[in-house]
Amino acid sequence: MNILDKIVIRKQEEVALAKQSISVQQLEASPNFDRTPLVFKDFILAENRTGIISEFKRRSPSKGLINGTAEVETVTKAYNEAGASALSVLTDTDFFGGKAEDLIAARAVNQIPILRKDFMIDEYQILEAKAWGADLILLIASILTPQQIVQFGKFAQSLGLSVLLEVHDLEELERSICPNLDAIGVNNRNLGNFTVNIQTSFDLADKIPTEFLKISESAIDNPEVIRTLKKVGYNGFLIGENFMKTEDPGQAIRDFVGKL
Ligand SMILES: O=P(O)(O)OC[C@@H](O)[C@@H](O)c1c[nH]c2ccccc12
Repeated sequence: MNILDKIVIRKQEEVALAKQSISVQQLEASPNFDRTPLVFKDFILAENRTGIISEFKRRSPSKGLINGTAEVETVTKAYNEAGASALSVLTDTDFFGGKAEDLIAARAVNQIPILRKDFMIDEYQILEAKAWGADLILLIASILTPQQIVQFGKFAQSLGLSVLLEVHDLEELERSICPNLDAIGVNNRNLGNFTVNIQTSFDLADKIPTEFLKISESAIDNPEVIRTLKKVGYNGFLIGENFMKTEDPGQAIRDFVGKL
């Protein structure tokens, strides 16, 4: 069994438990549930922003501990002030060391879109995302059927949330693409075995229909890569480790953006 299978099995248990402790009615009564989500596309394409989706990630199954001291408010505010177009906040606890409270805390101090970074397998999690103050959800093609992608995409958009579909190869892209998506993210990391290759983004660039935003995800560690990805049509760049692995992720993004 690969790591992704393990994550999904654990996620199924986690969602079942969450449903027992917090009802849909309670989620709908959360203070953030009725806020109007920010529009991801507007911030990704904004002239005064960088297209960077900057991620708050404490640990990962591939790297173990990445940063054990960073504070979510401080780091996400620094990302925002440095010109990030959006924030990505891991809410998976067991494998990535995140939690709902991280997203809620980031929401309270930032006015740019926030992606709930998690493994979505149930509509209930989309309601949680909305209740916590997210603007955008991730759907990972390799763990969902095409029917689930349509269903979850529609449901998220009906709540005003934007939808980012993550793919890793052409087969996933072709079977998963549907109208209920806002952006397609090409993950340069294979979630099954953790190998990374930026070439994945270049290979798929012209296979993504023009009506979707194009996002390149993972293993982006220098500004030159962003320049070349822009040339082949990418609008957004999801960066985690490169900033989080430093003692001061805020300083790391400022230095990076200074060289863009
Ligand atoms: O830290 P990196 O290599 O810059 O990668 C960020 C992000 O793309 C990665 O965390 C990620 C991409 N897809 C995911 C799905 C689940 C969890 C995490 C991820």
